[in-house]
Amino acid sequence: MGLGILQDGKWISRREQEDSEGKFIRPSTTFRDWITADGSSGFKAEAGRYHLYISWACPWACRTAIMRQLKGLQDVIGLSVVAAEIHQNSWEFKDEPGAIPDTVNHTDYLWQLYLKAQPDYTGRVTVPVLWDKQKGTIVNNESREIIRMFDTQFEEFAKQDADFYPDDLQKVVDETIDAIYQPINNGVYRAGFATSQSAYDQAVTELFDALDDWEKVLAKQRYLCGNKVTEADWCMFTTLFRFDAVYYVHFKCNIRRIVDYPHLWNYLKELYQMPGVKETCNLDHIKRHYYISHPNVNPHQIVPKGPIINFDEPHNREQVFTG
Ligand SMILES: N[C@@H](CCC(=O)N[C@@H](CS)C(=O)NCC(=O)O)C(=O)O
Repeated sequence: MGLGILQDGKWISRREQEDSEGKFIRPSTTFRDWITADGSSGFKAEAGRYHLYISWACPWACRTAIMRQLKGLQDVIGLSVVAAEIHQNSWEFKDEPGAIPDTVNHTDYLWQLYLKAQPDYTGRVTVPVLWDKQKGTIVNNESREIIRMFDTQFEEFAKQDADFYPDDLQKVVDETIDAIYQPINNGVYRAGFATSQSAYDQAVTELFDALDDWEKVLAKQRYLCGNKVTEADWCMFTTLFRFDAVYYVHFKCNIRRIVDYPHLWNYLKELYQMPGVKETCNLDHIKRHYYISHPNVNPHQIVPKGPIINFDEPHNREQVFTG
């Protein structure tokens, strides 16, 4: 298993991640500070102060990369991208297409960055990581909170005038992000990392019940929360984008593909085709990461050739939902 953990500041290259019933457990993240526009939190939104570490493979990290693009924050928040594959040292900085080295802390492995922030750190070493160059520490490593900060606290610097947390929808955006997390975003992992039939059955049933429900919603409205694209759509997008290429096969989420759902598929293409989004969609990193990095799921680490999916195929969401 390529997934390790830091224990009292020491890297251990293997860890258990399921409970006694074979259910996958995702522990909560530990660095939870907030950047604010006025600096009242101790972390002021400033140009050039923060650096984002991501993986193109990771659906959580890609949410933050998408928000950085959509808000036009590329010149304000720097970016490093780990290599696609996880081996003994987990996330690694390496010279390969799509990767960007750690130009700020010059580390080779992401766990070294966690130790710079906290030398006795115990816990998982995950992407995304938002780093503060001024204080030399991790501000936050929870994707949902990082996208909220990019969306709402960097107005002074954002080159794009877009708001994905509009005043009139804030409650429903938060509820929707909550609603899709366990059955869908984490649901694919609960299915794929289950080590008992019953844990898998439960996860996959909840996943497809939820997808079926959202298919019905998207038949009636353009986006998850109504007629505006919100943070909730970007939280959904990164899971849907990986679904047919990875989760359907590797994680055995194979009741239906996304392309079999007329509305979810049409919706997925619309989001993918929005300016700036496809720059964050790297199927080579995604496929190599999943199929190679979980040898307990795919022991021979063979990466499938397909499927062939044309995310650029026209959608017609604007004709279905006029006004
Ligand atoms: N709650 C976190 C989850 C992040 C997460 O689990 N990232 C995965 C990649 S998809 C990771 O880095 N895993 C490495 C590990 O678990 O050791 C978030 O949404 O930011």
